[in-house]
Amino acid sequence: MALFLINRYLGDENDNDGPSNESRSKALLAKLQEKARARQQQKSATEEESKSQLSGEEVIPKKKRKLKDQDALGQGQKRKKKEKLEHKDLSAETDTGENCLSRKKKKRKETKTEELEAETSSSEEVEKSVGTVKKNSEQQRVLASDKPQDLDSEESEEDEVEREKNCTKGPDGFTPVAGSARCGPEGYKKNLVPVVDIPGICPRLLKKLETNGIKHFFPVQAEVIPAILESVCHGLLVGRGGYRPRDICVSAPTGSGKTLAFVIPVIQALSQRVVREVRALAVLPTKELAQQVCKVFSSYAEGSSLKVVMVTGQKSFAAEQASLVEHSGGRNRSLADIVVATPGRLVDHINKTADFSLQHLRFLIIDEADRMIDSMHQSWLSQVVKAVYRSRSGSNEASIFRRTEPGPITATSLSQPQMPLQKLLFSATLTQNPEKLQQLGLHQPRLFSSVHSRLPATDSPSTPDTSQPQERFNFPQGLTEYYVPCTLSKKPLLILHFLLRLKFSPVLCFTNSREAAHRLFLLVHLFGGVQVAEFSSRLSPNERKKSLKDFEQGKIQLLISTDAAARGIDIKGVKCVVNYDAPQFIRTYVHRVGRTARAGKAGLAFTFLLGIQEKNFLQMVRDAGSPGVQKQIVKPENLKGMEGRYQQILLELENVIKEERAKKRKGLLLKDQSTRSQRRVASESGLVAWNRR
Ligand SMILES: Nc1ncnc2c1ncn2[C@@H]1O[C@H](COP(=O)(O)OP(=O)(O)OP(=O)(O)O)[C@@H](O)[C@H]1O
Repeated sequence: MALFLINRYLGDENDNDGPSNESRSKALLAKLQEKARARQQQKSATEEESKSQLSGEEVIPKKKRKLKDQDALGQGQKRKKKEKLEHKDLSAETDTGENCLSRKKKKRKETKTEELEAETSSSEEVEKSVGTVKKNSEQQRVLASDKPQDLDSEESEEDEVEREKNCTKGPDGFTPVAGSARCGPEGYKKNLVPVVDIPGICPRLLKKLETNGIKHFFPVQAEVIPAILESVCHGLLVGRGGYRPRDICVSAPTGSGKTLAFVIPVIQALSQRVVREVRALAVLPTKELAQQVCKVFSSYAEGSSLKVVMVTGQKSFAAEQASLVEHSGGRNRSLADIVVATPGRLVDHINKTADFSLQHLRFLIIDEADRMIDSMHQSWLSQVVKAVYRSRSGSNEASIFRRTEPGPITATSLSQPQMPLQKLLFSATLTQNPEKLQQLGLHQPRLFSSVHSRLPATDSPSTPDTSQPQERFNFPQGLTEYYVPCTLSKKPLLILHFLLRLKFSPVLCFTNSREAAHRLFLLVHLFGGVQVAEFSSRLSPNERKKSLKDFEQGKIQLLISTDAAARGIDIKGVKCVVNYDAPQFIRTYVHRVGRTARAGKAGLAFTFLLGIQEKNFLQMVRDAGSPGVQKQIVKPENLKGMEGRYQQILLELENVIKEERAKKRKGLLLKDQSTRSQRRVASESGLVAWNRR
């Protein structure tokens, strides 16, 4: 209120003996105008002065000049500015969507300014970076020496310079992951960090890593493991300096080793715990992924007292309950230190398993985070957070490590140390959309990323909405992408040609629906000569598990799948991915092709494209930052030899499908009859019971 009492506008005037109101306001206006003029003059004088100081540096754009001026400011002012920035960072947590949007707009403006700056920067610098990129692209050429014609040659160098810039220069708060530009397996090896060079890992874990054949950490692991370990350097109960640790978001390519990047530091941090409580919770979108992560956790927890429990609905609810808590000696005890779960089953346990407690949760790991954000409508996260801050019955509220839901930072909120909850987010296609990220309630998130959003070229005619920044992702370094122009009727012959003639194996093939996957499976099976299996929600979890296992063990040459196997699944030795149906979304493409070229290995990805799909697909992939999808033509004469048998198989296929449908109808009919008769029996027995009464 004091601000409103400043008498500046009234000046010397006195209410009693001054001029009338009208003349006073005129005088006031004149005075203000005079002041404004004076300020303007002063400002232009300062600018002139700084121009003369920076003689010979005329090319420095306005923003840089401003920065230089600021450099000349005193230390005290700088400190004030830093404090302001930190404050801004802290308040980010409570930002509204609107604030996020306005910041987003501001960021876009800044990006534009940066681009302008880059244009005017010295040619020497540009030459240097072109040199580096040339080296990288040469390595890539070695990898794909048998490539057919390169459709993307026009955009190559400039785009690669741009990509390189994106890889090495992250926006504020982003830590670039080294060695992210695609440069083939050789380039990948250069960025490995010896395991022993990362401090804070106990001898047991080091031994385990060695046993598992891991001598070096991948770049993402070398960056993220120390960051997580640093946040627990004062133990699990308080963050560094008593402050809540920053949440961590990691966006790194498929197959770059994100799983170990959280498994190792979490196991290391929890190995110091005394009492067993659930202190780490990993949430994954599917049962298969949860199983995979649980396996890695269990492998590294082996030999310690840590217990890993999986709750995905694979076992009965009662069996899962029994693995989570036990009742002994008049009290309930947690049987798990680390829980790996799918969101639906987790919420069921939060609500229905008495004494399943998340009140000691220290790490919440959200893998495939962008997909998990999309499933946020199930409100699983808010239920987890509620369970974390739920007050314990009979708990001592005065306990020094009490837990209260974090709110705005005030002197009072900082007076008591808080047992922190730290969120760790991982994805190959992590969204940088602030509105989406806001749903996760992140605390001063620290982002580890090799690429970041970039505005699409405004003059690009095929970009429909220029207001939305095009998200760019990093592709595995050993991946070579191709597209194969084809017609609808030739697609099945193409996949057979890949396996029977070109001898590609093992091949993971994606369709856009489970019906398409099943039909193609039947067709290849009837054609013969290829060991084939399918993977989709048509199959039971156990059947799916068997398909994956057989494929991994080399019993299956071709696995035909829906997008159920597109994300996160780590199948060793997949040499080739085929997009039998072109994916509709770029994220789907990134994850599908990411099933090959994992862990620095080389791999091939082919996308079958109908004429009508070509333009949009290539544009979509190029906009997302792919180094280029090359055209691979399969000549019609190469397919001729298989056509006769194929036509015959098509007839057989129709019959098989008809039979399957008839069986299904019969099965449904029988099921329906048995339910009806069960109901009849129930109602009759009810009637008898009623009559007896
Ligand atoms: N340091 C390492 N040295 C050798 N192999 C490793 C290392 N780290 C991870 N791997 C292997 O690399 C493969 C890919 O790892 P992981 O599944 O964690 O990748 P990811 O980044 O999570 O991929 P996606 O985004 O597809 O889920 C796994 O088979 C894993 O065993």
